[in-house]
Amino acid sequence: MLRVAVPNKGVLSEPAAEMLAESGYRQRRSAKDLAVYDPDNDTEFFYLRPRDIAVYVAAGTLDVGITGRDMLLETAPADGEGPSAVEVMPLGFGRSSFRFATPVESDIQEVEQLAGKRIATAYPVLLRRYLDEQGLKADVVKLDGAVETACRLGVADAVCDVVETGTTLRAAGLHIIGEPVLSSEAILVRRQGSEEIPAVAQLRRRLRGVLVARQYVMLDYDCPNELLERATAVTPGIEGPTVSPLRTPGWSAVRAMIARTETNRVMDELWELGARAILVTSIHASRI
Ligand SMILES: Nc1ncnc2c1ncn2[C@@H]1O[C@H](COP(=O)(O)OP(=O)(O)OP(=O)(O)O)[C@@H](O)[C@H]1O
Ligand SMILES: O=P(O)(O)OC[C@H]1O[C@H](OP(=O)(O)OP(=O)(O)O)[C@H](O)[C@@H]1O
Ligand SMILES: [Mg+2]
Repeated sequence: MLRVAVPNKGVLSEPAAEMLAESGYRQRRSAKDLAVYDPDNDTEFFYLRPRDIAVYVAAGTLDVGITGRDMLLETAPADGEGPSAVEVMPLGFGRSSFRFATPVESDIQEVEQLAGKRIATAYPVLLRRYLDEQGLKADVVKLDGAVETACRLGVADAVCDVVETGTTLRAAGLHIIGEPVLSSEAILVRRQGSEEIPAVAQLRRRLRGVLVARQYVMLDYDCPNELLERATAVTPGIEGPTVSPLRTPGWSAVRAMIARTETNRVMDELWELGARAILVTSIHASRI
């Protein structure tokens, strides 16, 4: 049986369950359920705090889990101090970055100026590691959440926190300084050194199938044969585009996958070239 950890709360919870459901796995009906068994796939899902997921997976209690990259790195034991979990694949949601911020009126405008200051964070391990790498000595103030308020309340001179849209920072009168400490997103994790069992390989293929279906669309168009070289260079597809003859002499039909974000640029380019009947359709599922 495969045992999978899924975030039970927070921003990663819903998209993680959605991606698993799209991958054909049964998910819990109520947010209060702690676990659910999917008999069709002989898989049990455990709903846990994202901060704890890598710990369970590292211990080998669960085969794989979904958590944030920042959470994995925060909970990873120091070198040689017990088993750890490793990233298997990024899942394309829950993107955020981990950044320094200071009050807009503060004198601290560069990371170097953080030396000797108090920095509040809910990710003390990540922050300490980064400060050490940069050779910066500063006091780390560990908080549980709502870190942005720490400066106003006088317990810190700066914060290091998760930023997505920046709305929370702005609302707290803070602004970003320096480069991102880390770029994070939801990831699949497994125990370091563990051999991949077939059920995990299948889960990975299914998740990748969902990612591809989300990131790509199917493009069809008709093209005069003399333009085929140039048109297929715009739409090279994965292995290569399908080209089939049309009943009208001198024309071919072309079919290729393209990145969803490129859709309109590619359609414009093909139209300019002389392609016609350009159609875009969604991909519902895939194995690539
Ligand atoms: N806008 C966002 N806000 C918070 N976390 C985000 C955001 N976008 C992505 N994440 C990711 O979600 C994970 C944090 O999850 P969550 O906020 O549920 O945990 P927590 O902050 O420890 O718990 P809680 O917020 O319930 O106290 C991290 O991996 C983080 O990078
Ligand atoms: O850049 P934004 O789009 O504003 O998102 C980032 C905010 O969201 C998270 O808070 P969360 O809701 O998880 O609360 P917490 O700080 O208590 O963890 C994070 O800690 C930031 O505060
Ligand atoms: Mg949070």
